[in-house]
Amino acid sequence: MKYGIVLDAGSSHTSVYVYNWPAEKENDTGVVQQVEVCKVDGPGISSYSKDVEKAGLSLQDCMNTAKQVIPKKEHRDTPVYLGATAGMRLLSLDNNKIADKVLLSVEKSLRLYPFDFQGCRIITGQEEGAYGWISINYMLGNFKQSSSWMPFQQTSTETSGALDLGGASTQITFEPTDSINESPENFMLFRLYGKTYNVYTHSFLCYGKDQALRLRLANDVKNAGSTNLQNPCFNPGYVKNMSAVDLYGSPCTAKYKLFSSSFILITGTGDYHQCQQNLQDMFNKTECPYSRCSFNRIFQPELSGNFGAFSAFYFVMNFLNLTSEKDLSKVKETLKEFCSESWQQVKEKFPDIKEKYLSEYCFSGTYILTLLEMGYGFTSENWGNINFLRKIKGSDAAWTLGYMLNLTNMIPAELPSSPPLSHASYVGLMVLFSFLLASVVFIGWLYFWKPRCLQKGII
Ligand SMILES: Nc1ncnc2c1ncn2[C@@H]1O[C@H](COP(=O)(O)OP(=O)(O)O)[C@@H](O)[C@H]1O
Repeated sequence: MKYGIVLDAGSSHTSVYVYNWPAEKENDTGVVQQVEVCKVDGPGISSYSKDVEKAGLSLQDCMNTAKQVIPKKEHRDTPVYLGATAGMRLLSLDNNKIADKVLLSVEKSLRLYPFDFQGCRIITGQEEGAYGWISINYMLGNFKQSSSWMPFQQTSTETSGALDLGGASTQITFEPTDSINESPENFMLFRLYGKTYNVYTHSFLCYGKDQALRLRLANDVKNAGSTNLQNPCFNPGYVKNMSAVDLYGSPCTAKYKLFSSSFILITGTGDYHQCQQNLQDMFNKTECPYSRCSFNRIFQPELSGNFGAFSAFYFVMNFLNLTSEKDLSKVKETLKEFCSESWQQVKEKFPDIKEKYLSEYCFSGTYILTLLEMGYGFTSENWGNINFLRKIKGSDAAWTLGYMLNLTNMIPAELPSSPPLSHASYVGLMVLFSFLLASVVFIGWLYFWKPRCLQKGII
């Protein structure tokens, strides 16, 4: 077995994934399995901007878990990759030098382990989308194709689109049916297992669910001209004091800072319809420099095929018991009901769920619906094409697997030139032909040689 480690340094926390695969089948599709995922206790590495050394130290426990999971003799040959996503993208926009220091501290810590350290970097939103798409299609077995030497079985499976919702950004990636390519920066060309894929992808920075909430609240404060907000996206009776540092301390919201007040008081009113109306403002549909757009002047081809929706799309829809609901109007009804429940009731019903998550499910659910419907253009007709999923065949749906497959060159561009027959069939056919040849020789001998002998005997 071979092993690989990928650290997903997200905006809210870091996850350490350990994968393994049989060495002799490295280039086959679907052979890589996730054997472990460890969530680092504490916030994402971007939160350590004031105490950079701690960013590296925070990974210790999960890296020790990886050390235990991977057999000692494999440690030296196990590559370790760290990819940081939107939390670090935002930090580097804010202060590039500090972002570099955080990455350096993480690198220093990772080099202390007996693995083959391969680098820490901030991946682009486009890469995050594309690797998520590769991951889920690899796990679903959609890259499997019949070999080119069998001309009658050239069936290629359709791929599934990928929808990823993190804390700071969100990605949409799919293979469009039409070939309109008005915005080359939104397309990536892949040649995988002998087939070319032209994939559309876009990452919306600040539209992950945590930054989207801040963006909305910062706008609300600006529009209301007050730091005392009545908010329909929180359950009635919910009251929260949010620090201005928390609200405006990101490049997504910094420009909205108007007041010197150090706190914003939020009081929930729990009204799904008002919440959705309020959130719709975040998706500018009025201007589009292309023939089609999703929102905020971003090109998007017509949606096509099925989509796997993971990360926070799954966490939130799973909490609301909506992962298998294919009827969009029922999804809305459930959300309406949940949002109107009093905060006291919600807390009593779900005493074991983190208060931060619980208090935000009304907002997050409504945001997800608005993003998918208003933003990307899903309707009641194709809502059923979205599959909210956490894992596929035992591995978490995340960009990490695709990242590792790419960096280890484990997805060949061309189909491996496999012999037309398996070894067993080849041996079988050789035996059969040898037997036939021997039979022909024997019959020939009987026919031509033996009768002449017999004739001689008669004379
Ligand atoms: N059980 C959960 N319920 C609701 N939200 C969650 C849950 N687990 C994680 N989240 C949130 O979902 C978002 C995406 O999580 P993740 O993919 O781990 O994020 P990131 O990569 O942005 O750190 C984050 O905002 C995180 O706080």
